[in-house]
Amino acid sequence: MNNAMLLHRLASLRQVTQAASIHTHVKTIAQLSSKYEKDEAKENWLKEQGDGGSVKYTRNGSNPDLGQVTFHHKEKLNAFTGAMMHDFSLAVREAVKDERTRCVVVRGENGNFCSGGELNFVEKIASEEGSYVMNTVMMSSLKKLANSDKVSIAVLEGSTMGGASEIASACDIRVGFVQGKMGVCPGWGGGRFLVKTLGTARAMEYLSTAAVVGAEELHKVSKHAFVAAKRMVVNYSGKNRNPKEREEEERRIFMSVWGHADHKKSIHDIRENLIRAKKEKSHKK
Ligand SMILES: C[C@@H](C(=O)O)C(=O)SCCNC(=O)CCNC(=O)[C@H](O)C(C)(C)COP(=O)(O)OP(=O)(O)OC[C@H]1O[C@@H](n2cnc3c(N)ncnc32)[C@H](O)[C@@H]1OP(=O)(O)O
Repeated sequence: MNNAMLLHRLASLRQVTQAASIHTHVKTIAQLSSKYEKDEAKENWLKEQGDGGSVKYTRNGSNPDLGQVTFHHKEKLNAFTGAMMHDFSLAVREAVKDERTRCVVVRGENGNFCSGGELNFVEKIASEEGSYVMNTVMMSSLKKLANSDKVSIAVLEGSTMGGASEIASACDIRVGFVQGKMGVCPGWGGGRFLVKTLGTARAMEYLSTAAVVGAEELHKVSKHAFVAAKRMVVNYSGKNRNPKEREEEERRIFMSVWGHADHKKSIHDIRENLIRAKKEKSHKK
C-alpha cells in the first residue's frame, strides 16, 4: 500500500470512528441500564424476543465430577435464540455453583457445537436495545464460566460459528471468529478472552480476517467492523484502564456496530445464501 492509499484509508477510518460514536449515543447506556436494572429483566426480555431450543444443565451419571451444559436446537445446528440465552444464564449459574462437580462440559446436541446466533432472532434484535441486553447477559454468563474454579471444556464438534466461538473462547479452546463477515465484532464478551489467550497480534488477525474472509474483504463489508476489531484489541491490551472501564468500552464498541446498516445487510445476505444453498441441495437430490 503506498502513502496516498494509506492516508486515504486513515481518513476514512477516522470518519467511520466518528460516525460510529454518534450511532452509539442515540440512546445512552445509562438509560438502558436503569431500564434493565435486574438480570432477570434482561433475561426475560431476551426470552420474549425469540423462542425455540433450550439449554440445560445436567450431571453426568457415570462420572460424578462432570457437569454438562447442553444446547438443544438440533434442527438449526443449535443456533442460539433469546430463549436459549435466557436458559444459558440459568444453566451456567447452576453449573458453577454445583459443589459436587469439578468440571463443566459445554456442548451442543446431535454432534454440533453451535452455529451462533439464530438469524431470525439476530435480525429482530438488531437495535441498540438488543445489543445492550444481549451483550450484558451473554458477557455475564461467559465471565461466570471463565472466572469459575471449575475446568470448563467446550466440545467443538460440527459447526462453531459467530457467537459460539465466543462461548468456546471463554472455555479452553479457541476457534475462528466470523463476526467480521457480519459487519459486527464479538458481542457476547468473547473479545477479552481472545486477547488474553492469543495476545494482541493474533487476536487482531483473528478478528480482522474473520477466518473465512480476508482483511481487505472485511474492510469492504464494513469499515465499522474493521475499526471495532482494532478498538476491541486496544481496549484489552492497553494498560490505562480498570476492568470496569474496559467492560464498558467493550459494550460501547459492540453497540457501535450492532444494528448498523452494514450489519443488517449482512444478516440479510447470510440468510439469502442459506436459502439458496438449501434450494441447490434439493435440486441435486
Ligand atoms: C450473535 C451473532 C454475532 O454476530 O455475534 C451471531 O452469532 S450471528 C450467526 C453467525 N452464524 C452464521 O453465520 C452461520 C450460518 N449458517 C451457516 O453458514 C451454515 O448453516 C453452516 C453452519 C456452515 C452449516 O452448513 P450446512 O450445509 O452443514 O447446514 P445447513 O446450512 O443446511 O443448516 C441446517 C439448518 O440449520 C439452519 N441454520 C444454521 N445456522 C443457523 C443460524 N445461525 N440461524 C438460523 N438457522 C440456522 C439452516 O438454515 C438449516 O435450516 P433448514 O434445514 O430449515 O434449511
